[in-house]
Amino acid sequence: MLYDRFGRPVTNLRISLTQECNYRCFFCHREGQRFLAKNELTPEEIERLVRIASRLGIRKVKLTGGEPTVREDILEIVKRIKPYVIDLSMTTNGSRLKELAKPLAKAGLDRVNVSLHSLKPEVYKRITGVDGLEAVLEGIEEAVKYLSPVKLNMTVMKGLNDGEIWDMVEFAAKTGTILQLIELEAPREMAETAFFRKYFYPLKPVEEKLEKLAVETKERRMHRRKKYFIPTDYGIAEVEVVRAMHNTVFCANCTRLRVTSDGKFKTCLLRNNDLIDFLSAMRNGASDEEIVEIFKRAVLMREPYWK
Ligand SMILES: Nc1nc2c(ncn2[C@@H]2O[C@H](COP(=O)(O)OP(=O)(O)OP(=O)(O)O)[C@@H](O)[C@H]2O)c(=O)[nH]1
Ligand SMILES: C[S@@+](CC[C@H](N)C(=O)[O-])C[C@H]1O[C@@H](n2cnc3c(N)ncnc32)[C@H](O)[C@@H]1O
Ligand code: SF4
Ligand code: SF4
Repeated sequence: MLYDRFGRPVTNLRISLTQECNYRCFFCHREGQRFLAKNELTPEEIERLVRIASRLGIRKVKLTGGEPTVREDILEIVKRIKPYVIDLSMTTNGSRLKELAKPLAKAGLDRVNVSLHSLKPEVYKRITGVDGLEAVLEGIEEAVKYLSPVKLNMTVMKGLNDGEIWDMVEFAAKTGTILQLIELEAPREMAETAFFRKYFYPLKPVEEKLEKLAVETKERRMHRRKKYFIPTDYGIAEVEVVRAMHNTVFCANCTRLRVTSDGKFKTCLLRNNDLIDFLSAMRNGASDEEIVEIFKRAVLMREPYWK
């Protein structure tokens, strides 16, 4: 296993498959990819990367984007990388899950996170730019049949969906899903803007309330995120809180290396100037050993953002 200069093991890869998206969420951080890149990794290149990474102790891969399901070769990608990975998951806006949940599971996807920022059609549309709530709810219903667990990502924003947190907790219990409450995040310089201040909704008070209500609490290795088990009318809801902003504990326990859709390692969501190109080397005939060296260089560049 590889460790960075801060003693953090690198155990998972977060691969952005594309920058394309069929949604227009106004707050989207685009996984830190700042420039539009058309040049996408092919399924063969993704497989090769994951195979090499598995030799270095990577056992978990998260597929993200943009919207990963807009890639027409998404099933092939999943099929190719599953043999090297124990935990293969995807984060999706859910718009294509109704038709894809079963084939994705068959191809080897273990679990899925579905973004669901509101249960109200008009609020959902304001946040995502698309009148798509119904399709996503159908997608979630289908996903729970084939993938486990299904997590719901709710990015909480002041004045938009902050009044729906407890409805969402109940919805998670009712549907047998896990709720992830995500605090809005941005790099330092953006966090000072009027835009960010307008929508930032601190989740600390919510977390304190969850702590009081919980019948059980657990802590994850990654980011030391807390999970709360909350009794509801529909049974116990599992609620995880993702609070990255100014959180030194979160960064000290960051175990993932990112991969951009155009074939670069990215060491941190919020940093810029932290890209290391591996695709050019791959396309110029580099050996596996040479790719391993590039991988190791990227790991050594990793640094906690909040410290
Ligand atoms: N700053 C920061 N935010 C993260 C990181 N990982 C996840 N997040 C935030 O949490 C959101 C949801 O992440 P997901 O794509 O659902 O994946 P995850 O929750 O990290 O992974 P799993 O719980 O293992 O499925 C991301 O879009 C970010 O806003 C991270 O390493 N750093
Ligand atoms: C960038 S999206 C990519 C995957 C997919 N398109 C989706 O929306 O689920 C990954 C996750 O990041 C969340 N997200 C995007 N921008 C964010 C921000 N500024 N702060 C917190 N979470 C954000 C989204 O809500 C989503 O759950
Ligand atoms: S669906 Fe995902 S990638 Fe697309 S705009 Fe929304 S958060 Fe960003
Ligand atoms: S170092 Fe911190 S901000 Fe950067 S990716 Fe890891 S957890 Fe996120």
